[in-house]
Amino acid sequence: MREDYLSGDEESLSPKDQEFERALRPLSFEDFTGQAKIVENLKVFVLAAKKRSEPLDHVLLHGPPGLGKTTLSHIIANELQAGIKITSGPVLDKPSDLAGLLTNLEEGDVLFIDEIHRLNPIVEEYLYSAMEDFRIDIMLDSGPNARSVQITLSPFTLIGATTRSGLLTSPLRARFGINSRLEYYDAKLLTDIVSRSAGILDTPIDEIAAFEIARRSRGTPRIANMLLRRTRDFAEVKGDGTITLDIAKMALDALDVDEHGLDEMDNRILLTIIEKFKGGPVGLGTIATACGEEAETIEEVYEPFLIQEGYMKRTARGRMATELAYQHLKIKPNPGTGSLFGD
Ligand SMILES: Nc1ncnc2c1ncn2[C@@H]1O[C@H](COP(=O)(O)OP(=O)(O)OP(=O)(O)O)[C@@H](O)[C@H]1O
Ligand SMILES: [Mg+2]
Repeated sequence: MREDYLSGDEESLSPKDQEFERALRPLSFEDFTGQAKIVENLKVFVLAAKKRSEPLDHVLLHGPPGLGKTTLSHIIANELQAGIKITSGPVLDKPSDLAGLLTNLEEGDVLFIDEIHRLNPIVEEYLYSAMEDFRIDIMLDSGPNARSVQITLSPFTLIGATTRSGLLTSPLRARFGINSRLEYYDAKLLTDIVSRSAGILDTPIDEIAAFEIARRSRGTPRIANMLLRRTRDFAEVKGDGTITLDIAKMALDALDVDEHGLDEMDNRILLTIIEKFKGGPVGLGTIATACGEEAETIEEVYEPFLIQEGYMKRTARGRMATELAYQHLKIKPNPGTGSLFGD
């Protein structure tokens, strides 16, 4: 069975998981672990904006799911002592939806648009003048009576979040003064996050167990927190409530998270490329069909981590499994396959 939370996008979380996420969400820069460079810069920009009593420049946050884009957006609003209105690309269906939100913003407020790559192009057009000049032109009536009225908006900060910055149009991208790419977290940072979360949950955990969960969390705080929660269940049922290394290992194995932190779908993707397509190169769509997963999800969730960890690479002709993938799956490369690992 595939554990959905491992694919880790927010929409696929159950209400209970969402509640849990909110409880563990850091509320200030101080509590936010990692992404040091981004945080340092944001602190400066926030402080400067406050000093000048100006709204913060528009911020674009991008990177794979679960790395802290929504969290950081809330922190920025908190640190600005500003209000925040939250929406998402697919929800803003018509220009009037956007106009309604924009005209309700107070000076200095943050408008957070999640999944900003999924904005309707017509709505996006309206956003341009709102971002640039804090005004929008709205068409009233249609046909011969059509006329446009200009509405002046309170200066605000737009924070856009996306897992797919490549899909953003260049005019939109150009309107963000601050553009930050969140990176996967290393095991040390994730250990701190797991320990902090365990503290909030009042669950005793051995340092070495926190590290074990951390290093098997695909570099992702959301996954680390979810694995912690499941591990806590094992500690309560199979142990005395303390998460020890043995308990952590037992839980992670039961959840099909392997020694290197790859989950079942990660392994299925690699195995498919190797067994069905001789190690590649093979197109994304073909891999997706063979694995029974959406191409978009593979590209957005699985592939970035597999590439970063060196299990897979992208070439002009498609995806290829690397030597590391063969080692990992304990499969011997077949010498008959010409361009193996070569480029
Ligand atoms: N740097 C961090 N320190 C501590 N906890 C973090 C950090 N980043 C993320 N988290 C935790 O991980 C969870 C997921 O983070 P968040 O919702 O901000 O991710 P996201 O990038 O917005 O994901 P998505 O792309 O799916 O919307 C949050 O509950 C938060 O508690
Ligand atoms: Mg989010």
